[in-house]
Order: sequence, then C-alpha cells, then structure tokens
Amino acid sequence: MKTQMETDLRLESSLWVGNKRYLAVLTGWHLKWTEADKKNRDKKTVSVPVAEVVGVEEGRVEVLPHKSVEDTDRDFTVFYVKRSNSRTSSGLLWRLGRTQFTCPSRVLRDQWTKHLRTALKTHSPLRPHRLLVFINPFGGKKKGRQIYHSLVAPVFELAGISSHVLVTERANQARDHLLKKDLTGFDGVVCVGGDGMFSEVLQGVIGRTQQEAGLCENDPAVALQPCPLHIGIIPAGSTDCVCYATVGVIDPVTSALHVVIGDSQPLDVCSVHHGPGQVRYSVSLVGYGFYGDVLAESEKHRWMGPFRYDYSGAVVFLSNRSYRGTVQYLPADPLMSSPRDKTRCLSGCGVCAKSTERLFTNSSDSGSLYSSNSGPFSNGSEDEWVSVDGRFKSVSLTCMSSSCAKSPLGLSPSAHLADGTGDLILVWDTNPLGFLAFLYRHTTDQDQFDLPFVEVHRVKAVRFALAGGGEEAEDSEGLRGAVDGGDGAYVENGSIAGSQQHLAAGANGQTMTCEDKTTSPFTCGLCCRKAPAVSVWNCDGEILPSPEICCRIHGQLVRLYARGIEDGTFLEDCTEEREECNRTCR
Ligand SMILES: CCCCCCCCCCCCC/C=C/[C@@H](O)[C@H](COP(=O)(O)O)NC(=O)CCCCC
Ligand SMILES: Nc1ncnc2c1ncn2[C@@H]1O[C@H](COP(=O)(O)OP(=O)(O)O)[C@@H](O)[C@H]1O
Ligand SMILES: [Ca+2]
Repeated sequence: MKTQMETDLRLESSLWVGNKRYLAVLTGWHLKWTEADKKNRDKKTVSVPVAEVVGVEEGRVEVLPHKSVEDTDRDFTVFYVKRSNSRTSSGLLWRLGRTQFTCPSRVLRDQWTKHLRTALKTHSPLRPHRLLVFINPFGGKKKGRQIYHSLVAPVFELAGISSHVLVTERANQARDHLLKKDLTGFDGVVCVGGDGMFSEVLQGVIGRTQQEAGLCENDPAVALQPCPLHIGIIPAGSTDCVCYATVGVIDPVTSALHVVIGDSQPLDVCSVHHGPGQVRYSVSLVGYGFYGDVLAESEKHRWMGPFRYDYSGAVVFLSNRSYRGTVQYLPADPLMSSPRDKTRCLSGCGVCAKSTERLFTNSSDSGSLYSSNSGPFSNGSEDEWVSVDGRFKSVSLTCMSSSCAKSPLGLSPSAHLADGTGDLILVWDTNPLGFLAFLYRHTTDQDQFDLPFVEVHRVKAVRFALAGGGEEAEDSEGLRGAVDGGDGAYVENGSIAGSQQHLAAGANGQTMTCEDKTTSPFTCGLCCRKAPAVSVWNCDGEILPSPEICCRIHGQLVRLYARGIEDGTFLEDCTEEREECNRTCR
C-alpha cells in the first residue's frame, strides 16, 4: 500500500537522455528511468534509491574533475551513487553517477527538481549540512590536502554541505579542538588522514560528549554516553584500517559519498584504562607484544612513509620476542555469535541489529558491567572472569575485523562492528616458523586461529598485568633499573623516538636503561644479553605509556558516515532489478 507521502511525491514523465526517450518515474523511494522506444525484452531500467541521490542541479552540469554548468532551461542533472563493477578489494567502489535529463518544458523541469529535492529531504534525515573537517597534511604519503580539495570538496559542495576546514599544524590539535571549541551547528566531523588521525577525532568526540553529559570517562564502571556527532573518514594514511573495515575499500570518493548521503554505521569502542585517570579509546587494534613492538619500531622510521610498517615488521619478527603476562577476560554470550563461526559482518548485519536492541535495553551489557563502587579489577561479577597466565608472542583485542590492505579479512574476520563485543586473540610463545605461518595467514583466506598456539575469545572486557608483578622485567640481565617517574616501556628518554639511549619498562612505572646504549630497543634485542621483558601496547597506532591496562567494550558508542562492507557478489550475478534485490542492490 502506498503512503500519502509516496503519492504526493510521485512524478511520471517522458524525458530525454541524450537522443533517447525514457519513461522517468519518481516514487517515494526510487528514481527510475526506462527506455521508451524498445521492445519489452530489451528494455533496461536504471533505478536509483532516493537515499543515494547526491544532488540535483538545473542545467547540464559536470562536477569532476572540474565543475561546468550549461544553463539551459529544460535540462536538469541528477548526481547519484553508482557502484563500480571492478572488484579489487572486499567492498564496492562507489563513483559519482551523473545523468542529464531534458524535459519538454521548463515548467516540467522545475517540477522534477522540486520533487527530487523534497524527496531527498524526506528520505535522508541524517544528511549533513555542516561539517568540521580536519586534514593531517603529514599522514600516509602526505597527500591529505590534495585528496580533500580535488576529490572530496567538489562532492561536498554538490551536496550543498558547508565545510569548515582545518589543516592541522601539530599532533592532537584536532582532539583539543573537539574538546574545547564551540561545536554548535556541526552535524559531523570528518578526518582526512589515517588511523592515528581518526583516533584523535575519536578521543575528542567521545571526551566532549562525556564532558557535556557530566560523566567521568576515566572510570571504567561508567556507562558512557553515545556520541551525537557522526564521524567521517577520508582515507589518507598508512594503514587506514578503520576505513577499510567499515567501507571495504580505501577510496576517498567512496568515503565522501557515504558522508554526503548521511550513511550511519554504529561502532563499538574499547575504552583502555592505562593508569589512574588515564583513558584512550580504540576501535581497531589494542595489541601487546608483536604489534606494540612493530609500532614502537616504526615510529623511528616515519620518513619511510607507509613502508615503515613492513620494515619494522621484519625487524621485530627477526628479534623473536615473547612476553610474560596475565590476561583476564570477561566472555561475551556464546549464544549470540563466535569469532570462529565463519560469518562476516556485512552491511545490514543481523547480529549487530539484534545487539542494538540488547545493548540499549539490557543494563547488564551496559552500565552494570563494573559496579560503580569498586575498581575495574574487582567487581560484582568477578567469578565470570577467565584468567590466563603465560608467555605470549602477542595479545590483541579488536572491536572489529581490523581488515586492511595487508590483511583483507583482518585480525579477526568474523568480528562485528556493532555487537558490543571485541575479539581477544592470544598467540602463545612459539617458534619463529610457527609465528610466521600465523602472520602469513592474515594475508590469505586461511584460518589464522586454526593453529595450536593460537586462541580467540569473544569478550566484553579484558585486563592485562605483568606476570609476577613485573619481577621478570626487573631481573633482566643487560638492563639496569632507573626510576623515571612513571613513564612506560620503550620510552626513549621520556619520548618515544629520537634519542640514542633507550629505556625499557619495568614494573610499577620503573624503567630500565639499556647498558649497550644502542639506538633502538629492537636492534638492541639482537645484541643485549637478554631481550626486554616488557612490550608496549599499540592502541590504534598510539603507544600507551603503561603495560598494565584494563579494557571495556562500549557497544555502539560512536557512529560513522558508513554502512559496513557491501557484499558485491550479488551485484555481479544479480538478475533482479535493483529495487527487487534485498541484499546489496537495495
Ligand atoms: C608475512 C606477512 C605478514 C603480514 C602481517 C599482516 C598483519 C596485518 C594486520 C594489521 C592489523 C592492523 C590494525 C590497525 C592498526 C593501525 O591502527 C595502526 C596505525 O595505523 P596508521 O595510523 O594508519 O599508521 N597500524 C599499525 O599498527 C600497523 C601494524 C602493521 C603490522 C605489520
Ligand atoms: N600537523 C601534524 N603534525 C604532526 N603530527 C600530526 C599532525 N596532524 C596530526 N598528526 C598526528 O600524526 C599521527 C599520524 O597520523 P595519520 O593521519 O594517522 O597518518 P599515518 O596513517 O601515516 O600514521 C597521528 O597520531 C596524529 O595525531
Ligand atoms: Ca564488535
């Protein structure tokens, strides 16, 4: 049955596209046009959901690479999302589709543009009108500014979005701006950069929301307030994992289109409490051991650009480290899903949809995870925690698959973007060949969890402590203790990179100075009599100063301008008209 709105918006006319006549129909939900002068079986219909119309302009208009307008009074141009057939990565590339229609009269042209604009307003309530854009000019291959101005700004302009653009001059400028400045009137924040830049925006947006709600974000017991501002990511970094895992492709135009049509993807966030009053938020990797060491090593080679991770990965792999620790985790409900169930979280994911209901109605998944009068390491449901003590190559927690170009299925291929859980991956100490096999499987579709020294658990919270109170670190030969007032592992003279003599963390904020005074703790690892006993945590590309942490997953705390990964397989062999297909072709 048609709604009143659909009836009001319905328009049907015979229009021309080039030298062919089409029957064009605007229903409440779709704009369709079908060739009029062909026999039935040859007729092709193009159908665009109104929600995917980017803009409507009078005249014959072009936008990319440069804007040009031929102002004729019987023409109008419709811009919309067009999916590209090329399948180079896990999701679908979006392009700006454009069709120029010619009407029999100016009156009819004005009727079409008016109806289309009304339909857009009615169907896409989350389309942004005003955006705050942060560009990191130094991220990735240093092309952030160019990417924004040549590929993204024209699309924003076409969609009638007004953007306030800030090119950052220092690290944490975007975070500080979001925490302190007036944000009235902005619908969303867009970051042009990599995961580090996204992380800054995440800290700012979540922090600001909690400040305004009067909540203490440092207390792991507090149920955090979901953030009203949407976040858009224009990929221009090195790993771009958050973009890859939520869109499926690293492509600035695709991401810009998700922003302008006001797509909305909820995202789980992990709060990582790493000392009294110290919290950071992560959506992808919280990793100790291998991933922490790779990040610490890579910071010294930023000049290499994205290749620094390959180089540092090789250096760290060759240093063959493993670390002792106690990992405790609070398992998620095994009936909901499992990290080994071979499903994938795709656009419109049923597991995430069910979780929305559960997360916002069931208090046991939100506020009462920790009782507010007890610390994060002791709470009402202590007997539910599982404790594992041992020596690990790596300990990783991820709220999403964390897929990226290096690993198209990610650290945990069946993880969900918005189910309120994270996946904890424990890789026990093993021989270098075994660990290489584990790493290599990330680049293929082989199951990286199907190895005897790997385990994976779906969890709601995790705690990590140095085994034996960090005694092993203090005992390490080749390291002599030096108290430095609480900075953490691999802090080089108080900062992460840049000095000659390095320090390694001991327990309780104590750091150790390497006697050999080599430039890097990792090359040192090959020459010191004993390797450092403590690694660092990699929190979405930032090094945490303390090895002892407590993490809690907050279901659907933020929203991205994205819709999850679209499964393109159906488009290729789809014989239905797009509006009949209830999968990707919706
Ligand atoms: C023998 C082949 C080995 C290949 C191993 C592939 C494993 C890849 C898993 C990558 C997970 C990425 C998780 C995301 C981390 C980012 O937040 C972080 C910062 O990114 P950016 O701000 O864009 O610089 N990136 C990393 O920590 C890099 C990890 C690279 C590990 C090899
Ligand atoms: N203008 C700037 N100068 C130096 N560092 C910056 C600037 N703007 C942002 N940053 C920092 O740069 C780091 C890396 O940025 P990112 O965009 O993630 O690039 P990449 O993916 O190459 O690491 C982030 O941690 C961010 O805080
Ligand atoms: Ca999740």
